[in-house]
Amino acid sequence: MAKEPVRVLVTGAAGQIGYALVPMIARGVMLGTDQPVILHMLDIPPAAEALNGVKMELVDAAFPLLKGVVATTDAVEACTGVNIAVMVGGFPRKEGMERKDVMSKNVSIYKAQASALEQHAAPNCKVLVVANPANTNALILKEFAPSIPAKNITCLTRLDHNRALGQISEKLNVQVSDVKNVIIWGNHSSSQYPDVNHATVNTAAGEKPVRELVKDDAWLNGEFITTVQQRGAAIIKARKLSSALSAASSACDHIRDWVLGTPEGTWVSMGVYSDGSYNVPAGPSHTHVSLKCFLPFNSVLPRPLALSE
Ligand SMILES: NC(=O)C1=CN([C@@H]2O[C@H](COP(=O)(O)OP(=O)(O)OC[C@H]3O[C@@H](n4cnc5c(N)ncnc54)[C@H](O)[C@@H]3O)[C@@H](O)[C@H]2O)C=CC1
Ligand SMILES: O=C([O-])CC(=O)C(=O)O
Repeated sequence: MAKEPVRVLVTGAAGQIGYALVPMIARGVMLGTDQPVILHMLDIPPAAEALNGVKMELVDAAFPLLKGVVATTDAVEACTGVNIAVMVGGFPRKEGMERKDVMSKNVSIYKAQASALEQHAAPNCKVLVVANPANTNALILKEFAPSIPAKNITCLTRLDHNRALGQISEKLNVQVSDVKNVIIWGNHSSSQYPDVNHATVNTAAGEKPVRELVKDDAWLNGEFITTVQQRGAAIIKARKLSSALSAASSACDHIRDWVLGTPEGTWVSMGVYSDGSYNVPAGPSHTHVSLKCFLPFNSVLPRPLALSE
């Protein structure tokens, strides 16, 4: 029997991540190639015409899994009945800025959209915040949508995780699919800590620790870390626009692994509200007033959650 369609919200859908992301969702990259979807796309009135253009292209692409498209500038209509919400809407930073520099513009968006989601999304809606500063926006959304379980509100650190896998694969000249179990600790910001201490590579002689194969602790403790921390800025410098295809792909990875699970023995990174696991203090710290107070909005996901969980 055919599966019931899952409703997936993408906010900021007329933007560059949205343009890369919606076709991936419609092709089954996010939820599987046997899972029909209905796309809900939200943007703001100045982008309404562009949003309608994206809707026209989705129709023109004739995706077999795509069972409907809602394209709207009304947050309530966009949020109604959604099972998955990918929150991309907001403003990207420009060259020379840190991600926290877009905080004043973007945080207010997440306050406003929290209540639309809380009141109109399907029960147990899973939320992924992509817009920067991602950890802070996720925390704001959690605070202003208290009836959504905290474990259902997450933010994207999977792009950093995938960047770390990519750097190791290039350094060792191995397939990226053979590298696993890096961890991203901390904010999705230049203060994050990409951790390879448990990471392994699948070799002809079995699984080997990354540190043993790289044999270059100076690189692993120095250039590797700064490259991952600064990769977003490097992309902005090169493209004059922030990363989009890798962000969209990582957002699909994040939701797919959350809903469908990771392969046995593999874990991935996602920003979650800390419950005290991994020796990270529970909840946001009240002793810091800087961005550090959001540090606990971070962790790794060692187990899948069912869509209904
Ligand atoms: N967490 C991560 O790993 C990454 C996060 N980002 C962040 O994602 C966000 C989006 O990036 P891009 O798509 O490149 O930006 P963009 O500017 O191309 O698109 C953003 C879209 O959001 C829309 N928007 C603005 N306010 C909105 C609101 N209140 N409701 C709904 N839509 C709204 C804009 O009209 C625009 O269409 C940025 O904040 C960027 O910094 C980008 C890359 C990676
Ligand atoms: O760096 C930025 O502003 C966009 C982003 O979050 C990333 O590429 O990781």
